[in-house]
Amino acid sequence: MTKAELRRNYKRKRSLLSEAQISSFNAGILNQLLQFDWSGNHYIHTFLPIVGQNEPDMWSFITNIRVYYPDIHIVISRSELKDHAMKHFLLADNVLLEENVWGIVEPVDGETVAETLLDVVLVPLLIVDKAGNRVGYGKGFYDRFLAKCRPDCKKIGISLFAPVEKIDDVDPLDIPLDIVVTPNLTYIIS
Ligand SMILES: Nc1nc2c(c(=O)[nH]1)N(C=O)[C@@H](CNc1ccc(C(=O)N[C@@H](CCC(=O)O)C(=O)O)cc1)CN2
Ligand SMILES: Nc1ncnc2c1ncn2[C@@H]1O[C@H](COP(=O)(O)OP(=O)(O)OP(=O)(O)O)[C@@H](O)[C@H]1O
Repeated sequence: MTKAELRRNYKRKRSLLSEAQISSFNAGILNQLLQFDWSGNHYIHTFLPIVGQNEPDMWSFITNIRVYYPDIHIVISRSELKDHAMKHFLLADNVLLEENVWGIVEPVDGETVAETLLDVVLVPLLIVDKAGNRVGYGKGFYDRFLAKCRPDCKKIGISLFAPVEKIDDVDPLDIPLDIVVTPNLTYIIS
């Protein structure tokens, strides 16, 4: 299937989930993420969820990392609407957060972090295929962002749904994920 078809289908699937399904998917994803040994990582980037779009809630993961790996820096972003770029900030205790036009909670300001410092990026998506190619909202924010990360930075997609067989129209600019975490299974792509 094409990205456009998958985007339409999976937006719909996601919008039809019940509160109970969303809670259970979130618990499954957290459980999968807590199986990883995160020690040795210094900077982990995460997205903050668009709750209205039923995106996976990363807050409990953030809380767990803060408790069990207090030396790891959590990094979050602001999105630039004009050029579809992202700017990254430390999620410090004193950082001011505000909701943007898409309902994404973003840092207002703070200590910036270069993409090359990131050891892990947790990537939001609508659906992914078995080769780790992703479909997002179609604006290319994450493709631009991941292109600036180090080649050894682990790109971990967080998906509510199991990967589809194949996305037919993968773009040369698309950056494949290394790992995909779903509520029941973790897929190691490379
Ligand atoms: N949590 C989260 N943060 C993220 C992303 C994401 O997918 N999830 N992005 C990933 O790239 C970037 C933001 N990308 C976005 C691109 C478009 C829309 C958007 O057009 N929203 C419309 C309607 C959505 C729809 O088409 O149904 C809106 O809210 O009006 C939202 C986010 C960066 N940060
Ligand atoms: N590194 C890049 N530099 C400039 N443009 C890019 C880059 N990567 C992707 N794009 C452009 O961004 C657009 C959207 O790409 P795509 O359909 O893959 O988005 P997506 O991955 O679904 O969305 P998102 O990353 O926002 O979640 C495409 O037109 C693509 O050419």
